[in-house]
Amino acid sequence: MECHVYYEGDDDPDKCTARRLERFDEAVLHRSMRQVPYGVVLNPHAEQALSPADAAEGLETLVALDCSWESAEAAAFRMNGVHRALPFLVAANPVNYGRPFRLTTVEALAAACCIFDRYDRAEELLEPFRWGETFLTLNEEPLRRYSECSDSSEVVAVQDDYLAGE
Ligand SMILES: C[S@@+](CC[C@H](N)C(=O)[O-])C[C@H]1O[C@@H](n2cnc3c(N)ncnc32)[C@H](O)[C@@H]1O
Repeated sequence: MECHVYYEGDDDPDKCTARRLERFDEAVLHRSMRQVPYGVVLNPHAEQALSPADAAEGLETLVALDCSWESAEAAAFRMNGVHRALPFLVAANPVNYGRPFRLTTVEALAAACCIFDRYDRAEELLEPFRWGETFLTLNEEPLRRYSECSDSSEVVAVQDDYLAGE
């Protein structure tokens, strides 16, 4: 599962998870939108939730946008591809610990790998982060349940179980 990131560069470089992924050779960073390959774009504003059906379509490339949350408005997601939102999951990073939906770039990419039944790839991505394993532990049950769904509407039905408990 190839991971690509459009790097906006407006967030704290010391905390940037995309830069760390690049350093560990786990993702390719692009400074120009034209260089970003076609793939599944992880976009919190997308209308459709990511599901295993997207992997079944043969989409083996994941794309994220690394920028500050202040600039992550819908218009910023101009990448060419199939745009999908991640369902309810909670962040494990120290900035947004326990907060649903607000994942770092590495958490978003790892979550997508788990939903596509590539838990091994998710572990590789999270390896360089102190709190990486915590992300998988905190979200163990929802990630497993989402990966067992057949399409986006089933994923949303599972998500509703968690939202009802919020
Ligand atoms: C806004 S950036 C913040 C990155 C942060 N500066 C870092 O160092 O990781 C996080 C990116 O991860 C992806 N992402 C995060 N939460 C998501 C969600 N709920 N659904 C889809 N994509 C999400 C998006 O590509 C989003 O732009």
